[in-house]
Amino acid sequence: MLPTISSMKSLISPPFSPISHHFLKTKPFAFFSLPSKRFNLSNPKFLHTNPSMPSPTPPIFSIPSRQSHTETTQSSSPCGEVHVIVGPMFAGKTTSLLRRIQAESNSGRTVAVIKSNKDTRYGLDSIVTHDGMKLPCWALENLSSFRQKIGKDAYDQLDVIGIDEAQFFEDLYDFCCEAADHDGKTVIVAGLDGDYLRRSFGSVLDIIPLANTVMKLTARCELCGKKALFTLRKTDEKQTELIGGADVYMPVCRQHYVSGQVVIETARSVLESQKLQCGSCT
Ligand SMILES: Nc1ncnc2c1ncn2[C@@H]1O[C@H](COP(=O)(O)OP(=O)(O)O)[C@@H](O)[C@H]1O
Ligand SMILES: Cc1cn([C@H]2C[C@H](O)[C@@H](COP(=O)(O)O)O2)c(=O)[nH]c1=O
Ligand SMILES: [Zn+2]
Repeated sequence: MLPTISSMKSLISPPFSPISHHFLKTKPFAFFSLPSKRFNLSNPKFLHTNPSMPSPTPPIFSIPSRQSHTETTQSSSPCGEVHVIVGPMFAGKTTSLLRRIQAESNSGRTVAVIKSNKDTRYGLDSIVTHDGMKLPCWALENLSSFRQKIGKDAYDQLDVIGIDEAQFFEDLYDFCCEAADHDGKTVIVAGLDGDYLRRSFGSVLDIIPLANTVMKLTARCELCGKKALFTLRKTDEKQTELIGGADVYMPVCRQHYVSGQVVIETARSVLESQKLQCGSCT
């Protein structure tokens, strides 16, 4: 049985906070128009798809509309869409994804959001932006488990699937193909195009050929305030995947990426030579 609207409301906790004006500062290189409706998750119709799962986990929801559910489902085109949002950390990718999902939900489409379970920074039941906006989500190890996790019926009802932290999903390409080409879903993907060394990250760039739209967002360089295209890692760790926020990473412009890398490399070699000297002291 579906929960009542009032019980459904309590499943989304806490509600969306309003869009930060910082988001408005981020500028896409390739602009495409966003729906004009503002965030309003105050009255979502929450479809509780798996009663065995503890609330508030099963986040597939739609705002009530005049259409019946069947009509809503039928209105999705037989061929779906893929939209890709990339950029460095702090560029507003998650904010943009949540905004798109909210707009789709406001227009009566049934939506669900997935993030990688590798990112445990804010718990596993929500997607949270760097300035605190949040939305319930499915935290998964891989995308291929999604259909089975929400159940076939719930999957069939879905119109829109949001994916955050897409760089962590190895099966991103296959999932997007299947969901958009065969299942008629609109898939909105947000992720890092590059890692801290500006190498292609995960499979995010691989899905560009599948995309209807691609939007690269910029942040603000922490050192000079210009457009930040890259993410600088402030620590010594070298593994590609390292979960963290402003404690580990900062957004930088091209000039400060290059000089920042030089500073980090110099500091590293100084420390290493000091370690060696220390070892020879004993
Ligand atoms: N250097 C920074 N450190 C912490 N927060 C930042 C920094 N720069 C921007 N922000 C905040 O992060 C928000 C974007 O967050 P989010 O949408 O989670 O970005 P992304 O998903 O691209 O990492 C901005 O609107 C701003 O409030
Ligand atoms: C650059 C870079 C980032 N990561 C991690 C750090 C964060 O946990 C996520 C990115 O989150 P956001 O929503 O884009 O802010 O990715 C990493 O593992 N390796 C990197 O090189
Ligand atoms: Zn700069």
